[in-house]
Amino acid sequence: MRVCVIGTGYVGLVTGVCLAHIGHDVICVDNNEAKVKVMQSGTSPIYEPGLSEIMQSAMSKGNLEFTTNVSTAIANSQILFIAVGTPALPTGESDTRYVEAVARSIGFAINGEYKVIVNKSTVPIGSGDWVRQIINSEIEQRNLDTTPQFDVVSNPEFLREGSAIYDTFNPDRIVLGGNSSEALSLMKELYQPIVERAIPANDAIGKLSAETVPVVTTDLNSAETIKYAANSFLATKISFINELANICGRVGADVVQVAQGIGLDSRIGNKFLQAGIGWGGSCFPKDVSALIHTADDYGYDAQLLKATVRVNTTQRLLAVEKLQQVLKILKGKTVGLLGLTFKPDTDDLRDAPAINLIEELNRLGAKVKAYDPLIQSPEHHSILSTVDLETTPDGLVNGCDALVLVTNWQEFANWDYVQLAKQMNTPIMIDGRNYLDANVLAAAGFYYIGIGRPTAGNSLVTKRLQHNSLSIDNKVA
Ligand SMILES: NC(=O)C1=CN([C@@H]2O[C@H](COP(=O)(O)OP(=O)(O)OC[C@H]3O[C@@H](n4cnc5c(N)ncnc54)[C@H](O)[C@@H]3O)[C@@H](O)[C@H]2O)C=CC1
Ligand SMILES: O=C(O)[C@H]1O[C@H](OP(=O)(O)OP(=O)(O)OC[C@H]2O[C@@H](n3ccc(=O)[nH]c3=O)[C@H](O)[C@@H]2O)[C@H](O)[C@@H](O)[C@@H]1O
Repeated sequence: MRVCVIGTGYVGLVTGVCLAHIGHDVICVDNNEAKVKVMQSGTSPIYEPGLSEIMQSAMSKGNLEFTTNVSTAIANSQILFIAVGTPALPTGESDTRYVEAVARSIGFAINGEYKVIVNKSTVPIGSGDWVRQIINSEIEQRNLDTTPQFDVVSNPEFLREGSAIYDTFNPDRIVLGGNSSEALSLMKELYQPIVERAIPANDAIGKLSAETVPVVTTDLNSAETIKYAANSFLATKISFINELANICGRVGADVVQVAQGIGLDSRIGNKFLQAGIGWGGSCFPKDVSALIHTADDYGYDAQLLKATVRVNTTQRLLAVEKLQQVLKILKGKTVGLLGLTFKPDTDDLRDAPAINLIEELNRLGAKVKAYDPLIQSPEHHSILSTVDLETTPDGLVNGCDALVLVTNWQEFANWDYVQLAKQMNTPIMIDGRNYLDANVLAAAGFYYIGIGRPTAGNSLVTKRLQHNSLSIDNKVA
């Protein structure tokens, strides 16, 4: 099938590349010329495991192209994906101006061939009808002899950054919202290789499950709501375990053991129960806020979702509280951050907890150093001009009074903490993701503080901290 994907960010590019891999003829459009040039040269502008390999293989087979020419791409395609960003406005509401611009381009360029317009962007509930109206109003202005025929389908995306290729080929379900049987049946045909697991092998894809992927068909509004509901539920689940971690820290329980104990209940499930210093990224924060805003528009006070956000706002600064418990005054102290991105295996810093943490440490007068495997120059975010970005573990820890593990990058589990402890003023580790082995860290000479876990530290460190008049209250987890 001939497919056009408009917007080549984390979702659009991955969608285009994966649809090309299963044999469709895909043209990806972006209005960022520099980005399109990079993609035309066979390079992915984002870091996503496996993406470059599959992208280059599809390009060499001739069924994946990149362009800035939206009109030609629209005219030549049967299925048009809208995959532009929908960031949050300061009010929390979703900024739909990019979706509107694309809908106008479609109304301007659509021709005689029937087309399916697929909304892949996460959009406020009711946007499917709104997009249809915009396209129709653009078509009307063209005074054509024959009115182009099209239908709008909502096809929300559930991929996670860092495992986007795997998730696209192994979705838990595909959601299709719409009221046109012709459009829905074309969408099912488009996704059939994924649904039936008939995907050409590639090392970057990994092992596929043998089961057929469930396809859920709904009306437009329900599909749009499913997307917000899924992200809000997952964010609430994390806020729940974070709240529990805060209780565990006070009563002397270990949230990791508690999460295991409740996660084995199949009604609860063990995923998204990892306590830490809060959820971030380009989607959970904006999507929970957008759903709260939509509820508000309809006169409903979404109390549970507001609490989910409140718990997260506090949690994102928990590492500062823990640093103050051991170091007291942070002014003049040096804090080293392990990781900056909002999660591992991505270069995405959008709404990353690290940003709030750096802002607060700056406010309190601490010096901040950071090491991230993918963020090694300050152009990624304006806040990084206030941080000493280091490129080696030694460079990071040298002269630090404490470390905070912010992102659970796999390489942090393999660092030589015995050597690193020796280079620090005080070997303190705040493990913001409960990722490291507390006993290994303690044996290496660290005073280890997790989130909602008992602290760990050998007697030598404890003595050294006492010597420096630092608080090492073991009851504070
Ligand atoms: N990032 C993620 O993991 C997920 C994102 N989503 C949703 O998918 C949508 C896209 O998100 P991302 O890919 O993260 O966004 P992004 O910001 O990474 O990419 C958006 C792309 O659209 C391009 N663009 C903007 N206006 C354009 C126009 N008029 N014509 C052509 N290109 C245009 C931009 O240049 C950019 O390359 C959002 O609604 C988001 O909520 C859904 C699931 C996962
Ligand atoms: O709409 C979206 O953009 C996507 O948002 C999330 O995906 P993503 O933001 O890429 O990453 P997640 O793995 O969900 O992690 C989000 C945040 O939650 C945190 N998290 C996650 C899981 C957990 O147990 N604990 C926890 O603190 C992560 O550190 C991260 O900051 C959803 O998982 C995807 O299904 C969805 O498509």
